[in-house]
Amino acid sequence: MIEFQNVSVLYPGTTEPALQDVNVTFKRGEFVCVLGKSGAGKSTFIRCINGLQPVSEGSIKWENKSLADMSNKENLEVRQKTGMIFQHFNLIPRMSVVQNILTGLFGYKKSYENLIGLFNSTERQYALEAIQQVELTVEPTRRVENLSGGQKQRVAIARALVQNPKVFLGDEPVASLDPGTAERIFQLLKETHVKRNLVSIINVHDVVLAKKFATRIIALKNGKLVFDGVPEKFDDLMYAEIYNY
Ligand SMILES: Nc1ncnc2c1ncn2[C@@H]1O[C@H](COP(=O)(O)OP(=O)(O)OP(=O)(O)O)[C@@H](O)[C@H]1O
Repeated sequence: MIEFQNVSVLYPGTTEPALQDVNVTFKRGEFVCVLGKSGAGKSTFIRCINGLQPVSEGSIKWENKSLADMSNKENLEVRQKTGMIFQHFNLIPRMSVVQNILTGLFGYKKSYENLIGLFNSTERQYALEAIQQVELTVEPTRRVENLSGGQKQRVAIARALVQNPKVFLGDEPVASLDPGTAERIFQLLKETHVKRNLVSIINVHDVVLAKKFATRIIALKNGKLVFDGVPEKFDDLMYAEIYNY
């Protein structure tokens, strides 16, 4: 469904590519964890998938069509199909839980409707259903700035769910959570992934979490793809190779 062909990314003003000649394909149903040291290229990799980061060489294809050959409308559709979850949640602190979740529908609406916060009752119903799906027990009208990290990440996942995504992309979604909360959020991501038969591609520092939940692990080192396989194959030697211990 998503294919990287000889993808390289060189940021302006740098001499070392952040991604180097990456070739990889992802299919529906795969729950992929991306491992690598800080600076290995994980965020760049994730951001390339839906075109947030343009590639310098090579191409990324969705259903056999290159992002570079798509019209603006098709590129927008790719973004709509991609639910993104970030380390720092990227919520609007002074807005309520339900208002934050409704922003997940922005890609589907006319810009003036977004500007004045115009959502119909069906859309509000979607948001309330998403709150239930992520098992968030706080009042929907509560401001998100007062929530715990785990609750904020549940709001962010609910926001991704109202997009009706086909793909989940996570950029260190549990890095600022305590270990127990991190595991519960991963569990929620995996359950949602299975229920909706998504492609999920998630950066994570915690190898134990990756091995517990991933159906496939890939690892980057200095922008190169150096491992691609089932979690059982990611052994101590590979760990040492990736993290240089
Ligand atoms: N906007 C940018 N301009 C220049 N260089 C960048 C930019 N963004 C990232 N880089 C560089 O590209 C390389 C890969 O960075 P990236 O953020 O993708 O790695 P990462 O594995 O996600 O790291 P971390 O775990 O610390 O977030 C690093 O050397 C980084 O300094």
